[in-house]
Order: sequence, then structure tokens, then C-alpha cells
Amino acid sequence: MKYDIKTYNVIAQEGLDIFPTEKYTINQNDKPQALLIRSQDMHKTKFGTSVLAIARAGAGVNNIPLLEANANGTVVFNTPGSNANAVKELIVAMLILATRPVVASAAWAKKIAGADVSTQTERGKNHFAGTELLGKTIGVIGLGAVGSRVARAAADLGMRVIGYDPYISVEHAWKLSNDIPRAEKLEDLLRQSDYVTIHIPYTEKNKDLINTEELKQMKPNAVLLNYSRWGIVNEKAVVAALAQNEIRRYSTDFSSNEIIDNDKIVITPHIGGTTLEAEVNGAKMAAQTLRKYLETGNIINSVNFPAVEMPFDSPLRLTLIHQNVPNMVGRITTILANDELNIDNMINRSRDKVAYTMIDMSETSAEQLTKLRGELMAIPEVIRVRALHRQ
Ligand SMILES: NC(=O)C1=CN([C@@H]2O[C@H](COP(=O)(O)OP(=O)(O)OC[C@H]3O[C@@H](n4cnc5c(N)ncnc54)[C@H](O)[C@@H]3O)[C@@H](O)[C@H]2O)C=CC1
Ligand SMILES: O=C(O)CCC(=O)C(=O)O
Repeated sequence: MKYDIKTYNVIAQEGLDIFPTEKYTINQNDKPQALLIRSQDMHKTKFGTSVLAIARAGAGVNNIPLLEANANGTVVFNTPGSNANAVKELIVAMLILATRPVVASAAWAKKIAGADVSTQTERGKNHFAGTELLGKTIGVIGLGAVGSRVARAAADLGMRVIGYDPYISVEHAWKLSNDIPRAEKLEDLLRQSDYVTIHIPYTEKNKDLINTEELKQMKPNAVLLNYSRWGIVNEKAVVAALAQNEIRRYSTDFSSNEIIDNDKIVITPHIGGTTLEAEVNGAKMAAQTLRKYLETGNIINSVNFPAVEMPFDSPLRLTLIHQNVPNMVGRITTILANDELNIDNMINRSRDKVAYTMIDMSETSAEQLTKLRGELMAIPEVIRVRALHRQ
């Protein structure tokens, strides 16, 4: 069987090249087995039951309805860290652009011409004095793949860094240098920072994280940067805070009609992860993750299913997606025992309301396999059963 991968958005060719043509087609079938996407809004783009997996080349997955994917037995992946360096470098640029009038002075310099161009530009430069980042305080909200890199880069620029991440993973906590102090409360970070940069996912809980009250806690000269997601900063509140000089500047990757005409707001068109390198990294990681899942059933970097890996040593592997309720393993193995099928190896893992079971066994006839799949699918809590043959 060939798998068809449907792509949305621009996916780097280096990623698509990971799919061998003898096993895969790309955009050839209206019932694809997997989707490879970037920012495509899957809340509005229906995906059918044929879709076993969705890989998001990138970090944020708020564009994918995860509960719907669970109910459909669709495993959703992202590519952690694949574009983190790209975002970090853009943040460094935006910090510098917030302190030095690079754009305005360069535009002015282009207008000065004539025999005394050098004298005139030298004379005018005093209108374009900036400040330095060295010694200033930056608050980094979210210390994951992006935030931890931003914190390190800011420290390297000589800034005093304060981090805030009550949910930090053990992996990121280990990687974070000890000389980056962490605030217990968001308010502590906001009150002390000259620059505040946000690197967290958009979730119901994080919606409007920065609102009127938080903006009032910031310094009047502070710069707020949002390269995470639209909706984490309340736009009405930020426009009001800028008008009342409660903060100095807002720099964001997410445009909207609320903010477009505001001179104190700098908008980029969601380009944080848009570098050649990041696009290749993300597409390759996403393609490798999809191949692993489609061909072996193993799950890594999923955002709605548990991580599950087991060496594929037997000829046949059954994978079952089911609800996370008691005695599922008992009911599944009883069916196999009744069919006189011997299990070589098995694994079961759960995450919230879903669970995943893989069973390795000897090859069996096509008829017996069809019968077995029917029996397993007849368990009401079973959502999807796949049979994979070792290659
Ligand atoms: N502008 C762009 O093109 C890009 C935007 N992003 C956005 O940045 C977000 C972060 O990306 P990564 O660092 O790669 O993700 P990540 O998952 O590695 O890190 C996110 C961190 O935020 C923390 N967090 C969650 N809620 C928090 C809260 N209320 N307060 C403080 N910390 C909180 C988590 O504990 C985690 O450590 C993504 O979810 C995405 O929305 C990511 C890449 C590119
Ligand atoms: O360029 C993209 O695909 C968006 C990157 C992004 O926002 C993310 O990775 O969360």
C-alpha cells in the first residue's frame, strides 16, 4: 500500500524528499493518510477519517483541533525546536530596532544627496541617537525552545535576564543556565523589565495573558514583544496602554485591523520561523516523524498522544487507538487468545483520555487478520486499528 501525504502551505522540498516514491505519493489522493502542514487553520479545513496523522512543521498547534483529532484517531505531531533559532534571531533584531532608529535613519540618509552628502549626513545624525541593550533588563515569558534561546542571547548581549515559566519541562530546565534567575510571579518580571518578550503557546489559559492589569505593572519606557501568537496580548489593552504612555512600544508578528495604523506598534507578517534553515529543519523533522508513525506505529513528538516506541522485530504489528478506560488491555488480549494468536511483545501507554496499544506477533492469514480487526473494532472504546507488516 502507498501512503498519500497532503500538504498545506509552503513545505520545503528537502522534507518532501524524505518520502520514497515507491511507498508514498504527495497530493495525489483526495483521501490522504497524512497531512503535512504549517499554519493552515485546520479548525476550518475538514480532515476525514482517512487521515491517520497530521504533522505540523513548527511549534504552535493552536491551528489544529486536537479533541477532534483524538476522536478521529488522528495523531498530531509538531517539530519542537525546529525554528527556535530563527525566532531567537528575529527577537535580537527587534530588540535592536527598538533601541536604535535604524529604519528611520536609513530612510533619511537615502534622501540626502549632493556634493556635501558626507557633511550633511554627519550633521543630521544627532537626530538618530539610540540607547543600548547592555545592562537593561529583559523579562522572558516562557522558557521552552525559543524562550531559553532568547534568554541566552540576551545574556550574551549583556542584558540582565529574568525568566518566568511555571510549567517548564525538566529538559528545558536542565538546559537553562543557572545564571538566569526566574520570577515566581509574572508581576515581578513585568515590574522590573525594560523589555518583555513572550514565548508561550496559545491556549485558552494563555489567552489575554497580557491585559490591562499586566500592562499597568510594566515600566512606562518598556517595550513589549509578542512573537508567540495573536490573542496572548489583548490588543485593545495594548493600544490603550500605548496611548497613555504606560509602555513605549509594542512589537509583534501578528497583524490585525486593531493595531495596523498605530505608530507605536511594529508589525511583521508572522515571519518568526520563516528562514530557509528553519523551513528545511521543520519539514524534515515532520516528514521523518510521519514516516516513523505510518511505517512502524512508533510515536514521537506528538501533542495529543503519548510517546510510544518499541523495536519492530516481529512480522506483524497491530496498533490500536482507544479510549483510556480500565481493562482495555485485558479485553484486547482476550480476543487474541480466543483466536489462538500468540503475542511476541506489547506496549500500552495513555495520555489524558486516549490510549495507544501496540502488539507484535507472527504473520497471520489475510482472512484471519480481517476477522481480528473486525473483532477489535467491535470493542466500543476502540477508535482505530491498524495492521503493519515489517519491511
Ligand atoms: N512567530 C513565529 O513564527 C513562531 C511562533 N512560535 C510560537 O512560540 C510558542 C513557543 O514556542 P517554543 O518555545 O518552540 O515552544 P515550547 O513548547 O518549547 O515552549 C513553550 C514554553 O512556554 C511555557 N509556558 C506555557 N504557558 C506559560 C505561561 N502562561 N507562562 C509562562 N510560561 C508558559 C511552557 O512551560 C514551555 O516551557 C509556540 O507555541 C508558538 O505559538 C514558535 C515558533 C515560530
Ligand atoms: O512559519 C510557520 O510555519 C509558522 C511558525 C510558527 O508560528 C510556529 O512554529 O509555531
